Amino acid sequence: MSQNYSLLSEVDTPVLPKLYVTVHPEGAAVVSTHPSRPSLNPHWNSNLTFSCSATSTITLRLYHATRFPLLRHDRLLGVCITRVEDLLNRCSSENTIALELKADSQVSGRVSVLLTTLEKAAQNAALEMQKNAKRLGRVPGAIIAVESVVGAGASAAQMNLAGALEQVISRVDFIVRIGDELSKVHPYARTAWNVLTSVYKAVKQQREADESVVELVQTLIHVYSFQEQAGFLLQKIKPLEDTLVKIAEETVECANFIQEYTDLGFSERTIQTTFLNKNEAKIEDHKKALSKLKEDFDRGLALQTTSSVNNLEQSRLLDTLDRFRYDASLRAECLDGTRVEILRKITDRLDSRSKPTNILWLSGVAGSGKSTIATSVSEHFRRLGRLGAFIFFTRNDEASSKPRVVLHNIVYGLAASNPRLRDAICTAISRDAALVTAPIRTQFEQLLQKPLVSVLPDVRDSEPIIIILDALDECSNESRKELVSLIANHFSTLPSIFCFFITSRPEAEFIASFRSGHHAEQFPLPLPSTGRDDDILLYIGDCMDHVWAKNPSLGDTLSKEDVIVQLADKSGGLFIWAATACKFIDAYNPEGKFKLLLDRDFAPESRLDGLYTTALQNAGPWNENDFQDQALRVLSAIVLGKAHLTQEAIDSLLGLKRGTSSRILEYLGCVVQRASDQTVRVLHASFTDYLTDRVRSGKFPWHLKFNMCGLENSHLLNHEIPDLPDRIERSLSPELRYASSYWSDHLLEGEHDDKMIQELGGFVQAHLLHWLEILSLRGQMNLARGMLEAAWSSVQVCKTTQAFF
Ligand SMILES: Nc1ncnc2c1ncn2[C@@H]1O[C@H](COP(=O)(O)OP(=O)(O)OP(=O)(O)O)[C@@H](O)[C@H]1O
Repeated sequence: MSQNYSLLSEVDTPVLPKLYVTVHPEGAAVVSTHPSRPSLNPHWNSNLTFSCSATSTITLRLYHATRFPLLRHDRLLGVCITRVEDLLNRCSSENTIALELKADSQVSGRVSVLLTTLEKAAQNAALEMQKNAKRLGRVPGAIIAVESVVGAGASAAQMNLAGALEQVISRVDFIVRIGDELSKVHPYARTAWNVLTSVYKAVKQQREADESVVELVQTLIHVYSFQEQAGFLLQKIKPLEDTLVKIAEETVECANFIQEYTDLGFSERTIQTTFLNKNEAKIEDHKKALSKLKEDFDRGLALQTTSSVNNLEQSRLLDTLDRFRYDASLRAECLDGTRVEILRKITDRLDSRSKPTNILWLSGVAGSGKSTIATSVSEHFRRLGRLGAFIFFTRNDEASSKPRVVLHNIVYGLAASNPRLRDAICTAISRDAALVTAPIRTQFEQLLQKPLVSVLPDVRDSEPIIIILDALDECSNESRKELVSLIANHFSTLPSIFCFFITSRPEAEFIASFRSGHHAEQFPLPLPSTGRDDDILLYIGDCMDHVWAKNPSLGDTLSKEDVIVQLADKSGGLFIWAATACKFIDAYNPEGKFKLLLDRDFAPESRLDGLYTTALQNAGPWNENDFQDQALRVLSAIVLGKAHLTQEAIDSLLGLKRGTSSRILEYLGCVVQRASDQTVRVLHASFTDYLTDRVRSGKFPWHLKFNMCGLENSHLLNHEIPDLPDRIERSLSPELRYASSYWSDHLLEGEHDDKMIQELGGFVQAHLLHWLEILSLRGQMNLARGMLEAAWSSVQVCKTTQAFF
């Protein structure tokens, strides 16, 4: 065979090609040679047999077998189409003829073939072979020898069987090689490979074979043809592993059968007519089973393609929702053994089909443990696969409580929880892409209410799906009214299978909106009025076990049990007190800390204030000006910040030396924590209340006035502004981004004096345009007007205003 090298140059690797030829007679299955050894002039010695009429066309294709079947398909190098009768006429003698293969109308190579009728081929074979050919009665039959060098005395069927076995072995071998990925299939594939290989060896020793067995092996090749299919990817067949297991099992059956069959020997078989008939029937059964499995596999592949296209489209539609990432990774669940009764009551109630309303409202005072309960409830339903959404608000995180964001998070969570809901919600968005920005009422109706009602017939008998909104009292003032109205007036109208669990402090606004028994069923979380709280005892006990394990010498002077009981009594059932106290003790000199806590005689109502006061008093050297100044500024940035900042950002924002806030925070660990994204947050919202309330902390140095003065931020915009917005976004430090978005909030909340006005004047004169440019590049120009108006209103009160504006 000759071959133009230009074609080979299209193959990536500069190695000799592994070539094979497929022969496709019109109306019959494709047969093919095995891939050659790498060569430009290969000899296949393949006899390929097929049945077709003399007037049929016959197509030969030359391929290069790729070395990377997972990545690309075998390369077609040339095609030749002719007619069977023409070919038979040209091959009148025993000599091969050369057929031209073409690619893009150019001759790309030649392949030498010899086409004979089966009978004619058989005349040249042994007598038994002729008998066999007649017995099989494949009329009209043809045999094509592709550059064949028929072994002396070997039958065409035998040669075909060996070639076909070789092909099927290489395909099964492929499955064996990717065994890790198809672990369920692997053992069967390996067994099939072993048996087929031993059959192959046996067949090579023999001189004869039956055509029916050749056909069976060719059916196997066809079944494994998914390896050649366009775009064959492991990910695609992985989900069809169960069907593949069945295919591999059937392959093992076939391999065993072929082994038994060949073991008996051709002559033996031909004299046992009953054996032959029985086995012809068996072969037919195997072929049928294989074809059915192939159909199942192809159907699965097609379905999978359709569903992944749908999934992609649905993901795209759901991505248009404006979601907030509520990160629950730092949230604690109830300690095992605590809150058992209330958790049971809440989950039973949420599960109940006969509730007066679909909203359950857990209310309790600050720090009583509501959020921890909400987290446990959410994880309970998550484990059951029935959590629709878990949303929790954090003070100062305005983005998390926008009604649209809350609604979109619920819609998204519900879509993820149930495929029918997903379909219904995606259909709604696909019908009207602008729905996601429509007025909130319309969004509620079209994105939530309608889809939920539409799936009701399908989910009516299912268990309720739970949506949790925790710490409603912490949602921002701007959003609160609209959000509460959305919940009370609209969420309560949704089908009762969609249940809402809401927690908040018992503020008047919520009491008015969620009138018990009407819009929401109230679940109060009372503090124990008398006696010890078992849950708190358990909790403190657990913490003290830890403290004692770290400080074994504590046992010399203190009784752990006494400490636990005394701390539990002091907590008054308030979990946040217990949690903060335990953190306070679990540090340097736990014994001293414990005594400090007990020595103070706090009035019950100021228990938490007393705790925070004691904790801070002992946290660091407040009498040292440096410490006081820096600690106050760091606390301000954490407590009053409109977004969570890292220690590095706090240092830069406050103009502190790098590492200062990290050092200060070492002292404040009992009230401040670091999140996984390295931002710093207060341990509990009640600490913010305490620090900023003049009555509660006003007489102490750590009282925070809403003022971030002291920021050296009037000259923060000191680097060149690059031309591309995304480059700028990358080059803007977090503190500069923070300052440009929130400076007016702090101005509004702060106390105004002439110094501050002077600073502001300097900023306006030197950097107003820079600031506007940052807003514009970050797509926040809509903030500019409001921020300037806020600045104007806050400076009007000062006498120096005129000088600057
Ligand atoms: N059952 C519990 N097991 C372990 N720790 C708990 C438990 N309940 C509460 N805590 C601890 O007490 C602290 C305060 O609890 P939580 O934040 O749940 O109170 P809250 O009622 O939600 O407060 P707020 O009303 O201020 O939001 C939590 O940080 C947690 O560490």
